[in-house]
Amino acid sequence: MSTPGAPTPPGAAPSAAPSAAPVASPVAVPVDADGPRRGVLRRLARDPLGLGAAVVLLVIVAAVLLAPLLAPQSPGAASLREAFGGPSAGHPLGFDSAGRDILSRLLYGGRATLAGAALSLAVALLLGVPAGLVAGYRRGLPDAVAGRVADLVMALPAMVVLLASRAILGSTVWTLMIVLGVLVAPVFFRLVRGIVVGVGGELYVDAAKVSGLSDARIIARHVLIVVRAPIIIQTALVAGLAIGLQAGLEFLGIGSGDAPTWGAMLNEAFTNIQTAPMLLVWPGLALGLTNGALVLFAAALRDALEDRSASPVRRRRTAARPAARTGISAADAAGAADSRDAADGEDRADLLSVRGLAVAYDLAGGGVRTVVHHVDLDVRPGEIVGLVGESGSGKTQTAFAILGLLPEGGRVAAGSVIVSSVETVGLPEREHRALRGGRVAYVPQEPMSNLDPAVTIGAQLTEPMRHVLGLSRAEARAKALDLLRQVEIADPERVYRSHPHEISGGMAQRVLIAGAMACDPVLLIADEPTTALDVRVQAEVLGLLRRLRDERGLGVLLVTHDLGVVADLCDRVAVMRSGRIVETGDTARTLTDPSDPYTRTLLDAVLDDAPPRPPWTPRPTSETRPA
Ligand SMILES: Nc1ncnc2c1ncn2[C@@H]1O[C@H](COP(=O)(O)OP(=O)(O)OP(=O)(O)O)[C@@H](O)[C@H]1O
Repeated sequence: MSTPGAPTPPGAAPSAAPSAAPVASPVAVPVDADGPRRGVLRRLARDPLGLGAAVVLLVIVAAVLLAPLLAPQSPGAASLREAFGGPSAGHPLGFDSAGRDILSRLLYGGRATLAGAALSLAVALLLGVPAGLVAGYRRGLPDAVAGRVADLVMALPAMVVLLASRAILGSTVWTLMIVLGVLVAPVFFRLVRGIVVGVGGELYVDAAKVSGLSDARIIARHVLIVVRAPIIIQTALVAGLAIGLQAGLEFLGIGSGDAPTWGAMLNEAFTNIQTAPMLLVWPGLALGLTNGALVLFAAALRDALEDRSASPVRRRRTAARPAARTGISAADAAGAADSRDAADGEDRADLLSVRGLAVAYDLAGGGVRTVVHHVDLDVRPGEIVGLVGESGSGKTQTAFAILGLLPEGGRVAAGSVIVSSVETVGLPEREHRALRGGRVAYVPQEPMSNLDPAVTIGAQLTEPMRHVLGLSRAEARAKALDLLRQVEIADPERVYRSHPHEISGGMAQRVLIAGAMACDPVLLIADEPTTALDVRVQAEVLGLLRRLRDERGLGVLLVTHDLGVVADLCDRVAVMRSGRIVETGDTARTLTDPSDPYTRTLLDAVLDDAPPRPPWTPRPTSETRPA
């Protein structure tokens, strides 16, 4: 069910997904055992420009770091007798106007120049990146405040600020570099914020939220990985800028003037340009080489990283769909349950009981639009309940309201939703997230969109187990492999090591289901879990859901528009139309003798001569397949 502008529910970790295209062999893409990082390095090494730039940078950095060993003498040692002296064996670059050794000043000057640039970069990164992450991820007030501050800083005339800083804070080069870092920080802020806003709309981020991961974990695992490449590239470019600016300040005499920086050398050379024009060459060459190498290296790095991201990742940004399961400790859920009086004397299921649910949206121009009206729904342990209805009838909104994942602007306007004996309407988000992470799992329609393309299946499966269930790395790995086996993935080890683009859609859906089972939920909400799959795989996934229900006593709310799926799988069915449940009852009775004319219309719309769904048979696994 597609929900235009629907909430992109927070994400859960990958859930186990069914294997795709089962009959056809799954996409068996070999896994790069070296991992992505080595792939980037290998591509970088194959780029002659990038390799050359990296070597030049390494040589420059090594030379300035080893200045005490390489320099013929102290950078400040002056001998007027040697002023403007030419090259000699012991002083290959000659002497400056004060008789100081140029090579020594160049080597020591590089230290101050590069360290100053590094200081600016560090300040800019420390301010810009976290602010961009928080603003882009949280949006709202933090975004508005950080955006205004960034605009303000960018509007400041940098040179005036630097001059004022020098007058107020003193003339050390370090102070000026810190101020420069503050001035450059908005560059990183805007870059990171823009990317994070885009990533925030990805379903795998929603999925991670649904799985109960904290915002900090989601940022660390799913968001940072996307912004790191642009940050690296921007860092290289800004480093060149900072080196140039630092040299420029010294050249203009705004710096401290006491340290032998490349800019100060340029300044000194410029005053003697008539007497010894060669004095300009050495610091100019050092600056040019360093900046040129940085730019070329950044370009090569970008190409190498983009090459990597050009893998056949399928990112479908269709209607937002949550995917996930969430988990939290039973103790937390029980604690939340204690705080609420769930029962009201009525005969309500304690697994999922919805009464009088209304979902409303505040309209931009004022007014309210109610999209779900007075919905009553029950799911009991071991029961599969189908929620059917035409597109736009309110199925997804009902499911999202149960999960506590209504999109921005949406709210539960009335009613009660009891999940696993806990009243969730009005439940604080932290407790709701805990409940989702542990007792309730979610399986989405778009398996690929709900997996982070940059992270291996194994990492996506184990992340919530480690942080929600507190398992060790080894325990989480063992559990993930076991879950992959349970969802009938033939080669769990390979899938565990694979990235999402290396597995088929059906397999991805199995992975999502495995992830959903990770925290041993009691209620599974599946949103059109088979719609994106071919008929054969659909049958397998439905069979898998049935088996999990039988083995685990799961209660399942199955959102679908497919009456065939309902007939195949559901014990009971609720029919929705225009945001209301028009009929609820036993599946066989409802489909053979509907009481509401709308249900009859839906049934009439099913093609009588459609081919029957093929019977489901379990896919052989590594354990069941004959040797
Ligand atoms: N963010 C939103 N703001 C306002 N109205 C919304 C929003 N999301 C959904 N709706 C409205 O809520 C109603 C129910 O949508 P819902 O997505 O629940 O339908 P559905 O039955 O799941 O349909 P489908 O099967 O096509 O996904 C629709 O009229 C839709 O336009």
